[in-house]
Amino acid sequence: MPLSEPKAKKPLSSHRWVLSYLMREKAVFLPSLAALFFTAVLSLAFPYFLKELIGNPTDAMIKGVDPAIILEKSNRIVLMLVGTLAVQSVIAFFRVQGFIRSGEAALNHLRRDIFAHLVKLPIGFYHEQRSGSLSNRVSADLGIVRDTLLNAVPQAVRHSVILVGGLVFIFISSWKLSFIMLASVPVVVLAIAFFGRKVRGFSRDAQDSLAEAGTVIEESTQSIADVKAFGNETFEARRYDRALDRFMDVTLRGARHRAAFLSFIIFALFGTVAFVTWFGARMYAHGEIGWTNFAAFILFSIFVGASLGSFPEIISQFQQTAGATDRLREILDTPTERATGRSDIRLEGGLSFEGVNFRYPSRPDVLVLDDIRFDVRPGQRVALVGPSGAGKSTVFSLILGFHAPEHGRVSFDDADSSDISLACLRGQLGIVPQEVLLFGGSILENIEYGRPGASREEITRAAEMANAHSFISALPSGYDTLVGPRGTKLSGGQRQRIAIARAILANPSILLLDEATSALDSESERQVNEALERLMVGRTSLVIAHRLSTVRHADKILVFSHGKIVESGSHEELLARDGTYKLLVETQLV
Ligand SMILES: Nc1ncnc2c1ncn2[C@@H]1O[C@H](COP(=O)(O)OP(=O)(O)OP(=O)(O)O)[C@@H](O)[C@H]1O
Repeated sequence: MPLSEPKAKKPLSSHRWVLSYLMREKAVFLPSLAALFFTAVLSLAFPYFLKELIGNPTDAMIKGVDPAIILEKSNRIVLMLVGTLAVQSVIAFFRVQGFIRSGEAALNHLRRDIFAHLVKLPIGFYHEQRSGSLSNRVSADLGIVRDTLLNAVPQAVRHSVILVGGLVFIFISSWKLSFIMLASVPVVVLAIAFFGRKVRGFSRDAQDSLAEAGTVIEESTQSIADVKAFGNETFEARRYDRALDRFMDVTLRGARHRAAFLSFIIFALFGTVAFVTWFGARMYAHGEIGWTNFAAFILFSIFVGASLGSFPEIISQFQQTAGATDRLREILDTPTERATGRSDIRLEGGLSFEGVNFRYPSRPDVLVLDDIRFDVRPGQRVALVGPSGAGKSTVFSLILGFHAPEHGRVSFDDADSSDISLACLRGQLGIVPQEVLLFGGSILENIEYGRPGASREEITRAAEMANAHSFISALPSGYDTLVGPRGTKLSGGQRQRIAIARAILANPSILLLDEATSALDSESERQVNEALERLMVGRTSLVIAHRLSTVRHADKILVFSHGKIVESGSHEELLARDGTYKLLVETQLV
């Protein structure tokens, strides 16, 4: 399902949604928030004491007060100021840690939710994505949410408190000057609304193009052997360059708006301060305001101005977050695979396709499977043959419940596939794929993947049956050998035997085997075939076969062509029929 598809109603606004994650850590978050509130209020003490330090002596001297009294009062004020700063610093020490802890923990909840959801999404969702772009986009979006949680949220709270508190003080100092100053606020708010929307659009585009650049890295490093074999290093570097250029282009366009906005804000803010100060000086000259109040007004105005000045950044960060969370929520809103069906069904090994039609959602014009019908009895060995693109792997996908048929029925024994829960179904199906990709861990972990929690003895026994034990034991670290990224440190035949050991451990009722097309050396092939034979004993096996030897021993052969089964029967029956199968055998396509 494309990410851009319109989704159902959004129950929470972006920010309340992010807040809901923070609230999962409320035991740390709320005290930190309270501490932040308190320290922000305390920071208003700074201009307050400064005003006392500057204004009082001036007023006192004008009134002819004794300098010793002025000095003694100043000392007292400085002590209180330093005391307040000390309290503020101690609280800040705990508050900063609290915010980081609750922010990162909230982010981990979000990361976990996204990943848990991603792995439950249907295969079709992944077919719509370009490899790498999804993970890049998710991590870029999470990065923005992280900046917000760790920086923008505390900043917003802090500056809001200072803004409101500062405004109260400036109104107390001089309501007349305050009104003049506040006249500039609507202009700033309108500018924030106007530029903010633009910045949000650009930031989303910039995120997309950065993710695209990340995708190029991921794609080319994943297929680095091909990149090198084709001598395409420069080509890939250029592809990356182009993606970066696009990112730069969008970023610069966004930057122009942001820069224009900031210049405007700076001019508006400081212009207002200058004008108000000039007006205040006139009021002072006319005796309409005292020196202490004038000093208080200026100092609090600077504080208020600085806080107001940081709002555009904070708001633009919140707007970016809204863009990023929209996309994360699109992923979370994408429906997962079905969770329905019975989970107590024990597969006996019978399987049937009855008039199954299927098309991939991404290519609705192509009927990939056309009226497929076949029956497999428990314990039977069935070979699927046919030219590339005939639909054999798609049959496996339908058996595994990756997709549902458009028409017709897939059933196991007598139960409709859609009535069996996917976990129950897949738990009893085993697959040995054509290209075995291992995980980056140890050999032991890779075999254990077949049945998490299996004991070391069980794993060794499975490896023995898979003809893998002797080569594993010969490695310096044995079962603890790390297989390298995607298992690249092992040969193709060794990887296959690990996959077979995995399947033996899983002990499935039905085995789906996609035979490797690439030839192994004869010894390796003998070992793999022997292991496969052992694996297939006593279970239903469906094999996408590429070797005559495999096909010969099958109880039934299904010949696929253009999404249809054009012939079926045993090797001898099909050869006698003088049709597609015979042609395939003669042209060595099997
Ligand atoms: N995810 C997909 N989205 C759209 N079309 C697909 C997808 N996967 C496969 N197809 C198409 O479905 C058809 C059948 O593909 P399938 O992989 O089942 O063939 P196959 O017989 O297994 O071929 P091979 O032996 O080469 O693996 C092909 O035309 C293929 O292009």
